[in-house]
Amino acid sequence: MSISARTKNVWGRDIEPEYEARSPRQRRDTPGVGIRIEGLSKSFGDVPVLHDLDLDVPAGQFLAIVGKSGCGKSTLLRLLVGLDTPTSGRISFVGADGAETEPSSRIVFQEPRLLPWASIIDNVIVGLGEGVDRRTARRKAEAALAEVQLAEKAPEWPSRLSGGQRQRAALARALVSQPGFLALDEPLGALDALTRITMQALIERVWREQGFTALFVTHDVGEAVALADRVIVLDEGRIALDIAIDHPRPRQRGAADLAEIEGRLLKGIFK
Ligand SMILES: Nc1ncnc2c1ncn2[C@@H]1O[C@H](COP(=O)(O)OP(=O)(O)OP(=O)(O)O)[C@@H](O)[C@H]1O
Repeated sequence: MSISARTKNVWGRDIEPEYEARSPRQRRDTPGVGIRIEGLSKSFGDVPVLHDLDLDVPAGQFLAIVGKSGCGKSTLLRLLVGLDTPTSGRISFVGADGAETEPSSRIVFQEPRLLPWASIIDNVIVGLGEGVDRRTARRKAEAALAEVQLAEKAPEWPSRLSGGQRQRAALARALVSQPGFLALDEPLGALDALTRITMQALIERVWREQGFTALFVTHDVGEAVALADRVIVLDEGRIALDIAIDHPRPRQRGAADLAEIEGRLLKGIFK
């Protein structure tokens, strides 16, 4: 773990340098996109929710966002995936060649939101959007289901799956288009503790294999520390803390040094 002095990144902006130096996923073939947030504000009516946020997320980074209920975590994710528009400020995405790119992003919510009248494989095919022929779509969807260890459930209806299996199907639907950026909005919040641990490992594995940039909102600080390269604490729409976590993976839950980071994050949240 370290919080380093700030230096310039590829965009000439201030960031913590080890993010660029150490990420094994920062290679030219990564689909991950860099995310650059400048002066981002969001108000609902005259109620401000996000205040003049600046944030650089390097391609392939796993960033967790924690903070008290109502601090603006979901609002930030919704702006990043284009489900809502900023009141002011700018969001841009940068490809592996350093040029600005159109984002290819997907979001996974706490509630899987599968179509109840479509089979699991057809639910995954929905994630590909228009213009993919049926055979290719099926092949890609089968691969995405295999990736989340759900291949045998391809012909089933969503109602026949457990909560964890439904969430894996939702993850496959998000991954099938090979997004450059995946937003995860408390995706494990409705799962029991054991399923949650299995899903954490699964998310970590697919992120390492696929190389997308991950933004993960969670209420569970331990989960954030176990999974993320970096954790930010949002406090009333501002970044109150920004901590890099460079411990080797997979991480030992309950390890003393991780517990120390958890303690600092909790202090930052409940100061
Ligand atoms: N569409 C909306 N219209 C009006 N207010 C909204 C809207 N969406 C969010 N808000 C308000 O913005 C604030 C931040 O909401 P947001 O959902 O981003 O918080 P959060 O940190 O994700 O909370 P939680 O952890 O409880 O999910 C809250 O006060 C919420 O009531």
